[in-house]
Amino acid sequence: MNRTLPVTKNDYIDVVFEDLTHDGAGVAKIDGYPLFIPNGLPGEKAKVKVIKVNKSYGIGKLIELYEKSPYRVEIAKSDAHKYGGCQLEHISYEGQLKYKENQVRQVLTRIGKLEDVKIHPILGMDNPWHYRNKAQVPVGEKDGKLVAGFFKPRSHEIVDTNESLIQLPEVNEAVQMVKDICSELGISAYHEESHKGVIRHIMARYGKQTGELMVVLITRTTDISHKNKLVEEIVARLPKVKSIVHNVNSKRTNVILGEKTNLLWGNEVIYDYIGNVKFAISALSFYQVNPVQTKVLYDKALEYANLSGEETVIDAYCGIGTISLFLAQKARKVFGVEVVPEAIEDAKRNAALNGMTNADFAVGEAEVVIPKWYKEGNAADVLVVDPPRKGCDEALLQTIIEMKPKKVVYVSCNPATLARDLRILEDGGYKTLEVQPVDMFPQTTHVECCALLKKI
Ligand SMILES: C[S@@+](CC[C@H](N)C(=O)[O-])C[C@H]1O[C@@H](n2cnc3c(N)ncnc32)[C@H](O)[C@@H]1O
Repeated sequence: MNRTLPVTKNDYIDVVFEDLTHDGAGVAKIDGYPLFIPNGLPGEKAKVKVIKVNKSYGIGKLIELYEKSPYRVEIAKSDAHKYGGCQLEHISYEGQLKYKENQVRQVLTRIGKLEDVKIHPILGMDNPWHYRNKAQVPVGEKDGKLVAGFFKPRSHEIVDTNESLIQLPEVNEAVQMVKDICSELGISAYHEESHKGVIRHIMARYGKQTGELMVVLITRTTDISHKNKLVEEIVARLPKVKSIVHNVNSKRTNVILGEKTNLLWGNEVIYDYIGNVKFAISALSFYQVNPVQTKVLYDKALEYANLSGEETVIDAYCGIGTISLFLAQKARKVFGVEVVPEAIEDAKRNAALNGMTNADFAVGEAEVVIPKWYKEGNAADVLVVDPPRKGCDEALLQTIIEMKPKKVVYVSCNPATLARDLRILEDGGYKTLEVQPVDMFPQTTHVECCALLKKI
């Protein structure tokens, strides 16, 4: 059906913002037709210009604010602010928490059709700045020097960023220092269009509790000129560095890490603690980026699991065994499953490191390994899942429904897939008792949740 749209490109109109999109843009509706306008906040009145019109939604630009939201805060107008991945930086932290909690409520009702679930107030941070323990920063060239920072939206231009507001200072410093050293040694930046040049990304990861730093250099070429000098300078100028790793990504791709990884200097891993559990973390393994809130999240998962010491627990998508080892402190036996082999090596090492003999780990896809275990007659009393943003595979959810663990603890970094999967589990005989949102990613639109389901 050809519907006449209520707006036309280049129109100037007055709007009232009703909501925020998942990217943090303001939403205004013109006769039911949604317009998405970056930088608009719910409740604000503004003049906007329509810059793009699609069948089901339009995009606009904020021209003038008539009435400001009480949650709006002023931010510096530097490029670092504009492109630094802090989509909610113009909203006070109180406003951000309100927005995220509301988003979880809306999505669980709209997608999950979960009407009577107890959703707790979101757990935020005392200091919502400089919390990230890891950065992966693209490297480019400007005026004959290397730059490392953020891509300008819809462009290949990299904006040099001396300070990210959400990274720990040690991580910021490491990235900029390594960039400067590469620049001084004349190591060239990778150029996407010509597929020439050497250094593609600099990654830095920091163990907040141990003060140990890992630097990963991601290059197109197997060789790096002045390799020895480069390592020597990094060690001399970054005294906290314990591991320097080289990853080669020779493909034309926007995937950051390549297939080949080798150690250039120091240990293969750095260490960190969450609570009193010690973890070895290697370059390719997933490790939560907000160490303060990770403890809050894992404590909640442990509380929801409510273990007595008699239970068999499965931890699906276990990474380096972080949640598994938290649970192993209170369970009879924990089995972790994870698809990245290096992460499982770390998980095994971590169990030994903490003297825990009741945790076993397997490499493989959760949706393949767990159904196999179940067919072999192995079931869990409590099953924990912590999948990536796309949520759990349907085959895993079906196995959970057949296996009937008494409790499922679902840790999620994407409320939309959480809601979808909770609906499947509810239809399969589970009841979602409570959901705890946790702000793992202040200043960004992301929100983490921990949900408790019980077999009915
Ligand atoms: C959100 S992380 C959680 C890791 C861990 N629970 C933690 O808190 O550190 C998701 C993990 O799932 C792994 N993964 C992705 N797809 C998988 C699959 N199909 N089966 C098993 N693991 C998978 C990723 O490698 C990653 O380590």
